[in-house]
Amino acid sequence: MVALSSLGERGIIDRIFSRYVKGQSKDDCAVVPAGRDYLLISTDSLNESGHFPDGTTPEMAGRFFATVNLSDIAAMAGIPLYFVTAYTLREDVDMDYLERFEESMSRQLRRFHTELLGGDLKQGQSNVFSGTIIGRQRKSLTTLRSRIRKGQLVAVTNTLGEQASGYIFYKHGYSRSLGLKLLFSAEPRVKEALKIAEHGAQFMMDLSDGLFSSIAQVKHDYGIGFKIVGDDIPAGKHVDKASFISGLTRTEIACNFGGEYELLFTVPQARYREFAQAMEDEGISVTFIGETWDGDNIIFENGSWRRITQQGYEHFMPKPA
Ligand SMILES: Nc1ncnc2c1ncn2[C@@H]1O[C@H](COP(=O)(O)OP(=O)(O)O)[C@@H](O)[C@H]1O
Ligand SMILES: Cc1ncc(C[n+]2csc(CCOP(=O)(O)OP(=O)(O)O)c2C)c(N)n1
Ligand SMILES: [Mg+2]
Repeated sequence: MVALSSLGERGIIDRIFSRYVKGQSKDDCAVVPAGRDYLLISTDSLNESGHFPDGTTPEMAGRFFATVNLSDIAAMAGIPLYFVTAYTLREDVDMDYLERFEESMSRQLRRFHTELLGGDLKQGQSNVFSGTIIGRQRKSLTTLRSRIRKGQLVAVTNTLGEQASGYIFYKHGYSRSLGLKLLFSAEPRVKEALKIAEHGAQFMMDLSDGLFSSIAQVKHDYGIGFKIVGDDIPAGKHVDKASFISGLTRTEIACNFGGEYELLFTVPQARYREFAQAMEDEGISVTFIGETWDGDNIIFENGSWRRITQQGYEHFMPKPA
C-alpha cells in the first residue's frame, strides 16, 4: 500500500498524469488546438477546511473561487470565456450564504467577461467548490510552460507575500480582519498577462503555490532551474510586519506560502529593453528577479548563493508553520 501522504501532491499528480493524461504537458491549463487558436481548459476546487479559515465571508470565498479559476487562464495569457461549477455542500448550509457566494463569484466573473453556464450540486460532509473554466488564445500568444529555456530573464508581477502576511496576521491574532482581507486579496492578472505575452514573454505560470514551489515544479517537469536574486524579490508592504510577528524571514513569507496568483514569467534577454519599456508604458508592475539556467534552483542571499530547498505549499504534505 502506498499512502498519498508518502508521495505528496506533486508525486501523486506525477503518477496519474504520466499514466492517464495523453498529449498534454503540465501547465496551468490543458491546451486543445482549435484552428489557429488553443482552447484552454482548467479546473480548480476550494474546500472550506483548507482554504476558508473561520470568519471567511461568503463574499470573500465566492470572489476567491472565481479568481483562482480565472488565474489559470491568465497564466496562459488566455481570454477567459465560460465557467461551470460543481458544489458539494453540507445540508445545513444557509441559502443566504450560497446566494452571497454566488453574487460575489458572478461579479468577479463579469469583470473578466466570463459567462457562467451552469453546474452541479451534491449534498456531502463538507463544502467543496469546484470550477471548470474555458478560455481561448492564439497559439503564438499562448504562454506555455514548455517554452522555458535556459538564459531567459525571470520576472513576476506586482508584489509577493501579502497573502502569507494576511495568514500570519490572522493566525497570530494581530488582526483577523486585515488578515482575512489580505488572504483573499488576490486578483487574476488576465489583462496584464495578455500584454506581457504580446511583448514577448515565453513561459508563464501563476504563483498559486508560491515562488519556491512553482520553480521546483518547473525544474522537475522541464529541467530548467532558476537563479533568483533575493534582494530583487518584490515583497508586499505587509511582509516586514509579518516577519516581525512570526519570526519568519522576508524570503520565507514572500516565496514559500502561495495563494498569491501573481504571474511568474520569462523574457528572452534580447527583448529586455523593449519589454521593460512596454510594461512602463502600459502601467504594468513587473520586477525582474533573476534568470533561468540548466542548474538547480538557487538564491543569492546574505552575500552568497544557496540551493533553494523549501518547497512551499503542497497538499498531502506537512504544512509550513
Ligand atoms: N487529478 C489530476 N489528474 C490529472 N492531472 C492533474 C490532476 N491534478 C493536477 N493535474 C495536472 O497537474 C498540473 C498542475 O496542476 P495544479 O498544480 O493543480 O495546477 P494549478 O496550480 O494551475 O491549479 C496540471 O497540468 C494539471 O492538469
Ligand atoms: C487556511 C489557508 N491557508 C492558506 C491559504 C492561502 N492559499 C490559498 S490557495 C493556496 C495554495 C494553493 O492552493 P491549491 O488549492 O493547491 O491551488 P492550485 O495550486 O491547484 O491552483 C494557499 C497557500 C488559505 N486561503 N487558507
Ligand atoms: Mg489545481
